[in-house]
Amino acid sequence: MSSARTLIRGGLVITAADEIHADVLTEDGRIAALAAHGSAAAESWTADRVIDATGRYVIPGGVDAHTHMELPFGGTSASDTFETGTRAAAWGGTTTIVDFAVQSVGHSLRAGLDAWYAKADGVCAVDYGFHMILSDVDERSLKEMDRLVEEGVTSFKLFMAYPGVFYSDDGRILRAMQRSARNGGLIMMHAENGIAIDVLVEQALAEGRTDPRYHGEVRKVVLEAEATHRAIQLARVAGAPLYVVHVSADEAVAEITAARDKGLNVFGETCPQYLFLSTDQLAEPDFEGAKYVCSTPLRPKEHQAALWRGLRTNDLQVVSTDHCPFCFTGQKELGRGDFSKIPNGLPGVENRMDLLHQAVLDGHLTRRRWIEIACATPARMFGLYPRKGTIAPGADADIVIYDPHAEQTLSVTTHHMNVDYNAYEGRRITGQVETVLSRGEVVIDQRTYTGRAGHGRYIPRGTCQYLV
Ligand SMILES: NC(=O)NCCC(=O)O
Ligand SMILES: [Zn+2]
Ligand SMILES: [Zn+2]
Repeated sequence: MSSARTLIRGGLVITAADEIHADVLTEDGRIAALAAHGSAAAESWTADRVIDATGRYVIPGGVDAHTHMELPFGGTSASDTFETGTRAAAWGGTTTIVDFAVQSVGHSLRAGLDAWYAKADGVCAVDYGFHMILSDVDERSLKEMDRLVEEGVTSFKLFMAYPGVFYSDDGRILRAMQRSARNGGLIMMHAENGIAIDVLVEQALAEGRTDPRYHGEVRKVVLEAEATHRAIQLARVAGAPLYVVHVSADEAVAEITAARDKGLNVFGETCPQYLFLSTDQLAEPDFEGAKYVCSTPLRPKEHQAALWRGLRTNDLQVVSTDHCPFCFTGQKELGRGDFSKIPNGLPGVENRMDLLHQAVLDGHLTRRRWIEIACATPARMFGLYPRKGTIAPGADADIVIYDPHAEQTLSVTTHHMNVDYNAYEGRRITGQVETVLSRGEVVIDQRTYTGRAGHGRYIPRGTCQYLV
């Protein structure tokens, strides 16, 4: 059980707003107080447990607003369960995930959501919430959206890609946006022109272009940018806010920037894979490129500058992982000889906080911006703030003691995700999660897992707190 009172002493507390040399007192799962090192208040505190954070950062637990534990996709399922995936999240300093429940075509939102509640119930290591994937927008599901918002499932993902699976046409998208404009829900958009992409897939395969790298070639930048533009215009017509997921291309960032310059409530998320990986990986020989098949796809390296710039200028607000792992053996291999059968998705829930810390050292981000895009803004965007995403009195005691000087090498041999490769294999990172508290309970103790399946609680969410 958690110590009723824990004192974290001597660290540098970093939030999106501040960097302060302060001790942090937690009590019964919440943050009770902060006070300057050596101050009379801090010296007066007694605690059941004292953690020495001297020379360490004390940061809010990460909020990963885009994961797919156990997602059924392409005839198989993402290899991390809620149990293994949330444990890996804890190892990587993420203490809240927002995963995607899926509506199956012909079925209700209720049935999909209940199935996802059941998968996660009693097995998660850290806290979790749900978005809802809308695969079948009709009168019934539109009405159900209202009830879900009241219930704490306040965001809905729609797909302009994957015809025949998750795809919604423009009419359905507009209806869902109109509904969300009324009920306070936030539409999350997978913006790629899936109808055009399917034509290019068919042509590529007919011409014998079957290797993983063609996955990237057919999913063209212009088809991401066009869909992003179209989604923004539909959201304008509906008067609804829009959150574009997994933005990968410079031209898509430009569309979001133009919309924001008009003062629209349009937001963008990118993911570590687009910031750190590129078509170089997708082109790896001997089918190794399959490890890097995801949608939107990895882009040529030149796109990364626009993504980093977007994160700095707040044209992109969030970095989530889109964690959707498939093992190379037996899963990615389903697409040997036909790239369109490679299950889409990359692992990353464990690596996000570290990769972004490396980005701080590499000069892409400030420390506070690191915490903003990985903790505070995702919490605000998805109605979890200030309970999650910050270190302040009253917030959940989700706290990471981060050693900014530790050296590590990302690898499948040391990671905790249930997948047989690491997308960042061999990458050297300075900085490492040392200790993690989830609602006051130490779940990683100086790099030993001390958490348990079932500690993580379902968190009903409020509506978006990021609107202008
Ligand atoms: N991104 C991806 O390749 N797989 C997960 C499903 C999605 O987010 O579109
Ligand atoms: Zn998507
Ligand atoms: Zn996704």
